[in-house]
Amino acid sequence: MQHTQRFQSSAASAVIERVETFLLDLPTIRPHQLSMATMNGQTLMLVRLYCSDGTVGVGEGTTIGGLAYGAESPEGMKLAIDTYFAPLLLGSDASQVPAIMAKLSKAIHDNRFAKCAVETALFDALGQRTGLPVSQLLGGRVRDSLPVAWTLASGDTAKDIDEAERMLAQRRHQIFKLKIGRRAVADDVAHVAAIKKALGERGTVRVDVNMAWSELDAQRGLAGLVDAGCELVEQPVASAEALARLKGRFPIAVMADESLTGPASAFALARVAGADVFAVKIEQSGGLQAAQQVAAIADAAGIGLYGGTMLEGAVGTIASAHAFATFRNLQWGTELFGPLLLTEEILAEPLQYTDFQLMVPTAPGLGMALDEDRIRYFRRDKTQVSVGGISMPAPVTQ
Ligand SMILES: O=C(O)C[C@H]1C=CC(=O)O1
Ligand SMILES: [Mn+2]
Repeated sequence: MQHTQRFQSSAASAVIERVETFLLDLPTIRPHQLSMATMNGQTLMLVRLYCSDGTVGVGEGTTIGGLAYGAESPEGMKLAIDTYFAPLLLGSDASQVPAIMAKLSKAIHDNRFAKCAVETALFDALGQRTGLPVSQLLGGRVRDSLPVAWTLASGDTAKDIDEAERMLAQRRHQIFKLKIGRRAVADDVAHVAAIKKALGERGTVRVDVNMAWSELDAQRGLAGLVDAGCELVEQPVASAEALARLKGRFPIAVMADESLTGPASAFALARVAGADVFAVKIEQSGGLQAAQQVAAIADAAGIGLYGGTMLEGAVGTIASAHAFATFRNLQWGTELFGPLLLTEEILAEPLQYTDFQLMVPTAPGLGMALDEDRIRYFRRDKTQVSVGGISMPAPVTQ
């Protein structure tokens, strides 16, 4: 009892003293082709909250292709946090995460990705303060590891098949999500059919069209995808109404991604039975608790769940893993492979991907430590030196 009282008073006494944001630019292992952008690198916006009890929480905001995917860019998130979030955060009781999030929601419209980054940092610090992993702070985990799909998006069928074979051989992934929507529908369907034929029963195949099809394209495409052996199609069309009309017309699961922008959109989709599956993303949802609310709506409506990614780096991926570990249902697994798409490790200890699963960390907070030398090296605002007239990052000092 005494212990509990001590813990409560120390948990209540931390205030946020400093807010730090910075950008990290990291290369990808190969070009990643989506219908709306080709990524050759990824930019992570990291936020650190320094609290008066010595805890430092870290959170991440990331998107895909600058402003190609949504209204928030990493640069914009940094600006929003530095200019508008920081004055609201400084001096706040760092342990009152829902109260801080309510304050931010009242003062700041939308900016869901930036809010997610800040909420992640708050939970990370609270976890360190209390000795609990973020999944426990979110109510408790129901699983310790998560199945992880891999996205095949090299733009070339033969390369994609080789890549899938390597993933199967390494026992890293056996669920494959193919990015389509750039080419003619018939060519995309042929691409999917060739990959599924090569993999047979060893791997499942799903596709993500990223809204690129018209409703008519989608009717033709879904019929072809069924014949190709594809089990799920993610956001084939932009509009939620068209998505709802497609659902149930073909024996293939229809998953909502871009149509989901938090609990209200989840409720609207659920009301019209607009999807078979929800791809829940912590950033799209507006945070970890908002993602849990989206999952609760899906459960109540009998809609399946999938743990999505904005191709976050390690921090956002672990935050997502903690949230998804608390979902009662996760019928379609996750795609938390973001850090594996990057050439560079930014953690002191890499994440553990074993036997087609990502292990959810058990240490306090997010349960990971950044490699500070590597963070310094990849910061966009790092000191540049001129070597032989060429500007390059200053060498890392030990
Ligand atoms: O789902 C998306 O639209 C974005 C993302 C997820 C995996 C991937 O390769 O891209
Ligand atoms: Mn998607």
